[in-house]
Amino acid sequence: MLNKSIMDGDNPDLTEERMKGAFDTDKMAAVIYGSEKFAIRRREITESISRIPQLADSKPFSFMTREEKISESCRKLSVLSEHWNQLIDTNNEEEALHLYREVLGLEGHAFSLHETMFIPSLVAQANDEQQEKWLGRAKRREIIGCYAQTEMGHGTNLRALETTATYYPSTQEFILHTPTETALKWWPGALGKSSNYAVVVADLVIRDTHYGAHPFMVQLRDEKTHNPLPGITVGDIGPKMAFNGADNGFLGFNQYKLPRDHMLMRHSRVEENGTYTKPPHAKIGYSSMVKVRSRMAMDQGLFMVSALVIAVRYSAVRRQGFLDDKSREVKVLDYQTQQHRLFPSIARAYAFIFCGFETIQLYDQLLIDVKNGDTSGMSDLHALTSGLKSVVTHQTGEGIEQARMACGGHGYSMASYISEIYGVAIGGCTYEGENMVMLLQLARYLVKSVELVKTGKSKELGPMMNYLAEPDTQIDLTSGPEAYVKVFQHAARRQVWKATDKFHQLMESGQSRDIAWNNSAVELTRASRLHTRLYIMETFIRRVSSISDVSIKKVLIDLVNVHVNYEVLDIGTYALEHVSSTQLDSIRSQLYSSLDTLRPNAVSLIDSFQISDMQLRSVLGRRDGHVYTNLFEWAKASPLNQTHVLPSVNQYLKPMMDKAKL
Ligand SMILES: CCCCCCCC/C=C\CCCCCCCCCCCCCC(=O)SCCNC(=O)CCNC(=O)[C@H](O)C(C)(C)COP(=O)(O)OP(=O)(O)OC[C@H]1O[C@@H](n2cnc3c(N)ncnc32)[C@H](O)[C@@H]1OP(=O)(O)O
Ligand SMILES: Cc1cc2nc3c(=O)[nH]c(=O)nc-3n(C[C@H](O)[C@H](O)[C@H](O)COP(=O)(O)OP(=O)(O)OC[C@H]3O[C@@H](n4cnc5c(N)ncnc54)[C@H](O)[C@@H]3O)c2cc1C
Repeated sequence: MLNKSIMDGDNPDLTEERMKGAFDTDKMAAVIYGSEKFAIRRREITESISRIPQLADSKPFSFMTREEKISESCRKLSVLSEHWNQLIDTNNEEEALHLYREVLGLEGHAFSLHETMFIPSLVAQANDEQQEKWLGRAKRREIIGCYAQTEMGHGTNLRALETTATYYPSTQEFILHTPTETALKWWPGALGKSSNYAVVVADLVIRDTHYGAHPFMVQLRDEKTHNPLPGITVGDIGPKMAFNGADNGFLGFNQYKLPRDHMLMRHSRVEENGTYTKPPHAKIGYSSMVKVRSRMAMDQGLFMVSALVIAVRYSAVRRQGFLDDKSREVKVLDYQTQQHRLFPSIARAYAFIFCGFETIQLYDQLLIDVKNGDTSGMSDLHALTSGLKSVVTHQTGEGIEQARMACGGHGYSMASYISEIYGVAIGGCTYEGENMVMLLQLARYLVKSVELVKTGKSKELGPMMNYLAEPDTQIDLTSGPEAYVKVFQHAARRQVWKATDKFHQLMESGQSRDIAWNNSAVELTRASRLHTRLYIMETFIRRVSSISDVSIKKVLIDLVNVHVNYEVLDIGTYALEHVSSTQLDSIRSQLYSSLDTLRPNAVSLIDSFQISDMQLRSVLGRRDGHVYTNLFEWAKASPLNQTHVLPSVNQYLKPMMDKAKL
């Protein structure tokens, strides 16, 4: 069986689609998840979870209040604590993330930041003695931690953080203090009610000198009572657009004393007498953010996939309208507009995940290099992940929203669960650096690269920047996906140079550097987007080229064709400077035929992600495809339907109607 999702009793329309698939979905899962071993482990973990009934949702998330969501996730975490070792290899981050996704879903929980930022901060920023003291406790989950950096008044501009950590050599203590309301930490996930420790980022002050943002390990709550410690004000910031299973919080310090060895001192140090040793790279303290950014292409790719699993399966069972055969309505997946809405996003999701694998590995390598004293790779990875997180989160938001609309009315219902996926995913445009700001970080690197070329130092260009020094050449669009890479290279190069020239000219005209930068900023962000999209396309093609299995490679090449045609058309205004409008018309035709070619494999391509019904939490997207029965059952379970007459009818509507009758 090529598509391993085929089960007796499934909706025949979905079974028909699965029969059409031309490749083995288990083999595709191995490509998606990086190895056959991990793809198998994912399935085993999912299977083992299903054998522990207490790990099942006690009711659909959509019917839970915020308090119920928080309580439900804590209940499951306590069940999980009895089963960690039996379910996963606890040293394997990907296995742990899969387990979290399955059992806890995407709406957040008490450990949301513990695994993703608290532990990584200790790993990257704590010295050996500090790791000895806290890392084991954190890994065993004896303590719960979060990452408290953003303040009410400042998130982006870390140099303006107001929380101070002032060192006093006389007592060998820091005093943490929140001098104003705007200095309150505001937003950190799992801070409000769950965490008893935090890595707090504060402005280090020694003898009136401000050394800027540094990380500190801070105990927030009593380990026995969980009450906030004296000098600490902490709480939940209230409901959000989504992610409401998490207690994003606020935190204030009132002259809170912290022993000297609670500053995380792997890279910078404060001696007993107050002597400060600066880190080997000024931004080394930002590593936890780079770590999360390096994960985001993968995680956002998976968010988009979840929405696409729902929309593609639903489109294969939803019948509406006619094409040739007037005796039976068609599956809406057969409409070209539906394919155009969904298939380019499938391609992007695959591309994002392949990019994510690369950046996760790059971060892991960087961590080793930095530990060995080599910080030379930091700027490259910072630039790459700044651009990537921005493009990927934006396109994921677009893709999920299209998936929702592709489900018509039912997409708008919480039964689809797409609105929650959207709400969580779209947060990525903001967290870990607001997208415009991060595009501008990449732009700094691009401008510097052009300056290297201009001054004859092209040999010093960083990885992936060589194309900036190359001349424009003729593009032969019949030569395959590489020709489309060339179109992107031309467009990105032109835009990067154009934005840089504008910035330089404004400075030459007398504008200060900062003002010239601001007046070039829109052009600079456009340059960053094109550069990043070029990287995504190149990575996608490179990964697909490396595959040896013929049937897998064939369908992925079909997907690459959808991608390259769609992407070039999507940057039409830039591409037109390098290809003619007649060539664009031919790309358009190729896109439509590539959608046709992909059509029979659409369901298998999204089934290959092997996202379980439990993880998907969508009534509309369930594997069995019995959409209408499932939808009706779900609606009947709504709390509103547990009684025929609501109290509000008796209290308000009935008296109102009765009065009107008099
Ligand atoms: C998030 C995904 C987690 C994975 C979850 C997986 C779990 C899956 C399980 C289940 C599914 C559940 C799904 C749940 C998903 C939801 C998870 C939510 C989690 C949310 C976590 C969010 C946490 C946060 O948001 S933490 C706070 C983040 N804050 C920021 O990012 C602030 C942004 N600002 C900055 O980074 C900086 O201020 C700055 C970079 C914008 C500017 O810094 P600066 O002023 O100090 O520097 P300059 O601009 O002057 O630049 C000087 C110079 O330095 C270079 N530079 C800057 N940064 C770096 C760096 N990091 N490395 C190297 N170099 C750097 C810069 O380029 C300049 O260089 P020049 O050469 O040009 O001078
Ligand atoms: C779901 C979620 C979870 C979060 N979790 C955490 C967490 O665990 N820990 C934590 O510490 N923080 C967390 N945050 C906070 C988050 O990191 C910040 O909100 C984020 O970094 C953006 O900063 P800001 O809110 O200050 O935005 P602002 O910087 O105020 O952005 C407002 C606008 O100003 C623009 N802008 C700002 N500066 C510039 C500039 N220099 N150039 C051009 N435009 C600019 C932005 O582009 C944006 O349009 C979380 C946020 C969310 C939404």
